[in-house]
Amino acid sequence: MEKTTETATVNSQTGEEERMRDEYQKLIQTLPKESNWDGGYLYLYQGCWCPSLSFQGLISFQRHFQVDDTDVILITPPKSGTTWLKALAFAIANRMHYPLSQSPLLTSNSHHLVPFLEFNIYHENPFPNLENIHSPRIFSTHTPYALLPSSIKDSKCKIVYLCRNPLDRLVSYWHFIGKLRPETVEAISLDQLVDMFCRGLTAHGPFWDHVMGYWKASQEMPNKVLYLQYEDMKVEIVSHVKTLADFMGCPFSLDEEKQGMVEEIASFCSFDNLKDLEVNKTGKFHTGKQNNVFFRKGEVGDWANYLNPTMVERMEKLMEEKLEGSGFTFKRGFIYDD
Ligand SMILES: Nc1ncnc2c1ncn2[C@@H]1O[C@H](COP(=O)(O)OS(=O)(=O)O)[C@@H](OP(=O)(O)O)[C@H]1O
Repeated sequence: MEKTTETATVNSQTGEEERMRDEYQKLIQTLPKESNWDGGYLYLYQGCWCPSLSFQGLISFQRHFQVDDTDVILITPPKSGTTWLKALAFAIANRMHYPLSQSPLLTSNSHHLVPFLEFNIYHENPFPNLENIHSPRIFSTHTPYALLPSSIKDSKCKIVYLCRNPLDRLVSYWHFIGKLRPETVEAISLDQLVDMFCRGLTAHGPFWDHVMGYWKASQEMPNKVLYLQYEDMKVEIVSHVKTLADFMGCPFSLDEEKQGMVEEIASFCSFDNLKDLEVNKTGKFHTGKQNNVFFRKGEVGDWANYLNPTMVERMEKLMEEKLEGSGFTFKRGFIYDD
């Protein structure tokens, strides 16, 4: 690009960025809001409770993201196994470029390698250049189906959705926010968090709209939306790695299967292996967040150690109502599962 053209483009983008920032500020003031655990707010935007941190990024993502038919978008409610799914998808898609012994996952957390569209990419720059990433490009988001840009819904790109039972997810979230809470903000009790959950007040929630939106999409378009559950992956990861690779358009060859590549990727991305990598023990995200906040226990059923029967009953009853007739059920761990 010639220097004058380049300068003109930069100036027009800066002008556009300023105009958009003004627009966000005006828009955000018109939205219903509730206090969030970090001292910020959740804003009710298009039926979704958006954290202040990702609001501007979400709108830029909705407006500007240009999808490719070969893209793979990993979508989760927070604390559902996103870190795991990102590692698996990255290892699967990049196995031709790096053997596992030289995998970038050894030196970078999977959130760094597969960034969030709203929290990272479009938060940092409303006009990111995503053209030079090799195919399949892998992105992630916590955005509910209803809010996805129509370009994603209408394209041939693939969506991999991963959810987790709401009880374990809530306990995981509670520990996570306990570690990240600014000192100036009062800690949220589990009781308060359960109450917020039942009022629909979870980031990118209501939670039931999130899981149901993608559940319906996966029922209507099984070739476009792969719907996974954390608990199933914990029980049997090898077949999930194969399913994921097939779905992403990078199936394992017979030779790779014979060489044990599927098992190797599954075990490389296991909780125990990733958690103990130096980068995940002591490394930090560029925002200063410690990578170790993404690894705690990685178990199914840990909720039973934290939630009392009243909390469980309240959440279960609500979820039953919300999921009724959908054909979808959660797996809650050994205690109540059949
Ligand atoms: N490799 C692997 N295998 C299984 N489980 C894993 C793995 N990596 C992270 N975890 C557990 O996932 C929980 C964190 O969820 P997310 O990665 O979705 O968090 S985030 O939304 O990206 O912040 C959190 O769950 P809890 O241990 O129950 O808190 C992590 O420990």
